[in-house]
Amino acid sequence: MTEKKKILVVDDEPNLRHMLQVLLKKQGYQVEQSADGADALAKAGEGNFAFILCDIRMPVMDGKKFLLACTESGIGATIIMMSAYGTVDDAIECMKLGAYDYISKPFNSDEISLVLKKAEERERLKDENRRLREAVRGHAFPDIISRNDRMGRIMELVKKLSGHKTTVLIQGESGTGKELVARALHYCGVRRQGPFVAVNCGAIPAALLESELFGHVKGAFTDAGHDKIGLFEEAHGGTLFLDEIGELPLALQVKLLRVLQEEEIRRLGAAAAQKVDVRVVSATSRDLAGEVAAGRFREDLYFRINVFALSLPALRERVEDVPLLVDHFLEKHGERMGMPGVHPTPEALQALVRYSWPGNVRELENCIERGLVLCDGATLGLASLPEAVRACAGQEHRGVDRSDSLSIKKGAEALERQLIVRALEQTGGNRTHAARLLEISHRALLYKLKEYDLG
Ligand SMILES: Nc1ncnc2c1ncn2[C@@H]1O[C@H](COP(=O)(O)OP(=O)(O)OP(=O)(O)O)[C@@H](O)[C@H]1O
Repeated sequence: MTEKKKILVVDDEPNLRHMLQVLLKKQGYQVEQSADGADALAKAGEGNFAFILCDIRMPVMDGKKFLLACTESGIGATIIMMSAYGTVDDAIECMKLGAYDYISKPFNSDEISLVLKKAEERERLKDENRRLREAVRGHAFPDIISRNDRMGRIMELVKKLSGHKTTVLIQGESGTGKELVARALHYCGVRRQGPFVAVNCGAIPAALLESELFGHVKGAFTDAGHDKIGLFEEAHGGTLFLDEIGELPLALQVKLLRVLQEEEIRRLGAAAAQKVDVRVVSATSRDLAGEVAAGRFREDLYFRINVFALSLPALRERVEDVPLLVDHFLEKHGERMGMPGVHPTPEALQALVRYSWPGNVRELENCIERGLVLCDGATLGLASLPEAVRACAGQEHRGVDRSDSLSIKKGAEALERQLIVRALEQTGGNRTHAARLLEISHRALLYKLKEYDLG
């Protein structure tokens, strides 16, 4: 049996509430009532309603304020306004603010059924759309491109974890998308209205890190000319992302552990501690368990931040993602650079897939961005890729030293091709300058670019 859809009826007239309750129950809905916006907001926050029917003029909190509060608190119900004589303009304004529709009082039962049927149909289409998008992407996060199974399982976990305050440790090589996953945890969860504050523990000198994290009061040390709020306080109500947590000096590890256990911080030099409500997500590209074994990372802190561990695979372990990411970055940067619709040539794509990407997705993104600058505006060819990537193209494109053939002609061609590619790379794709470096005419270079399929 399918679960009954829930409707919240918000109106200050008891008779109307009663009438709607009877009517909607008959139509198969589960109905709850509120007499004003403030009570309705509390119910809506907990109740998971599919629809809310809301009067515009009410005491305590009127319909418009209720609507705005719902949007701010991320309440996902479809809201339909009920307007009495003289409030149609307000109803239209409510629709601009996000209400789905409005119905004028007095209404009969057919009118209310029709509005709800339309709203149900829209919900169904929205759901279907979302499911289709998720099916294409493999998961529910729009910015994270992957069809890899392991990444899919990680994103499932992210979805579950986003609703809790559990500390999460994200592990993975540099550039695998750790910060992106941390943001997904924040923006898909209950804390999304709060701040997401990121700090790279390895990028801030150890001496400054403590006051960065916890803040200080005026006079706490020589340069402390005024009070300073720390990142923990800044992240209050939201998420603090501690990137490269393995770089945290041992003395600060003790302090961080205390903050996590007691959920309160004390600014440097302050007498009293204060409560903070922060979800901590950490990331590391180091083997933290190894760091613990080596005595460089505290075991108790390791267990505290590692309640849930997500381990992101390197890009070379999910090569099926490379073509997707190439398209994604071509579109993303192509649009920004006014070069839409650029596609990789088959040889370029082959090289991109074969390359081992030690810098992972970040290196791939940089490579595509740079390739767009160098390419001809229509296709992204091998010539626009860095030498290390090009070296992964098919055998015929490799240099003389790697060829099995003893043909001088073939060897000379391969060498010539390599020199042209290098010259273009050095000159940022400027053909006139490249021809000068190669000591050939501009025309000869154009001819050779065509011959070697480098255009
Ligand atoms: N699956 C993905 N889909 C789309 N973009 C991605 C993906 N993974 C990473 N990126 C992009 O790659 C870049 C690097 O990602 P991110 O900064 O999250 O990596 P990181 O693991 O935190 O790196 P570091 O350890 O160096 O801080 C970012 O621009 C990010 O948007």
